[in-house]
Amino acid sequence: MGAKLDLGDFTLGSLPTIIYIPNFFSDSEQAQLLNQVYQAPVSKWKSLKNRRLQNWGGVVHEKGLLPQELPAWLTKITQRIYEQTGLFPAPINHVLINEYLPDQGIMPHQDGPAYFPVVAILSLGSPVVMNFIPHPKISACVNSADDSDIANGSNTPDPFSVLLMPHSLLIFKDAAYSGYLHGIEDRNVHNLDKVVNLSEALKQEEAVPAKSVQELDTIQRTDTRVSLTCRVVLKVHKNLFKF
Ligand SMILES: O=C(O)CCC(=O)C(=O)O
Ligand SMILES: [Fe+2]
Repeated sequence: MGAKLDLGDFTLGSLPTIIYIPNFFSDSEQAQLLNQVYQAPVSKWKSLKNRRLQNWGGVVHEKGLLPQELPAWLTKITQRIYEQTGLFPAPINHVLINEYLPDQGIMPHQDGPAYFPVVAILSLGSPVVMNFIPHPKISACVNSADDSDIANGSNTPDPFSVLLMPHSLLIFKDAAYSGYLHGIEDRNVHNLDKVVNLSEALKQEEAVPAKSVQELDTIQRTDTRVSLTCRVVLKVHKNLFKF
């Protein structure tokens, strides 16, 4: 279980800080995870305008985590991510579960400052495209010594996208974490033109190639997608009253 993966085999595009691992978990593991997700009491779900979510691991505050132990069905998979990637400084202690209907998504955003800057996202159900958009403020910070670079756009990185197939694990960190916003469009058709992992993502798919991979320019979202966003909050508050 703890055999470490060679992550160099799974980096995408020119950014070494984004890693896509197809088939990280099996169909029966997916079924077990979905079973647990939907066994949670209705009160565990928080409904937002564009998705529903479950929060596991405790409450994240700006100053740290008010912890709650993760259930065993989650640590089984988060421990594997921790051991096989070797990218986290401590065992994963926080998991957000997002559920998206085919016309739902998540606005481009940057994850909060309380998290250690490595994110691992497990994808279940319908495939979606995640867009990475260079973060204007961050680019401005990086270039603050010479604003002319921003003005003429010479240093602006390109936006790109990643196709997230069921059973996959996506990891992003460092520049991909702090220099970009990430988001998922709230439309049931997703464009593939900026996708940097198309052949990797579709390699083991029997369902897709009625059209050849090269001809595919969009994917149709027909099903619900569930994702598990796994992270570490390093600052953990042991005692509520000292918070
Ligand atoms: O559902 C996903 O793949 C992304 C979720 C996300 O970005 C977040 O929870 O911060
Ligand atoms: Fe996020």
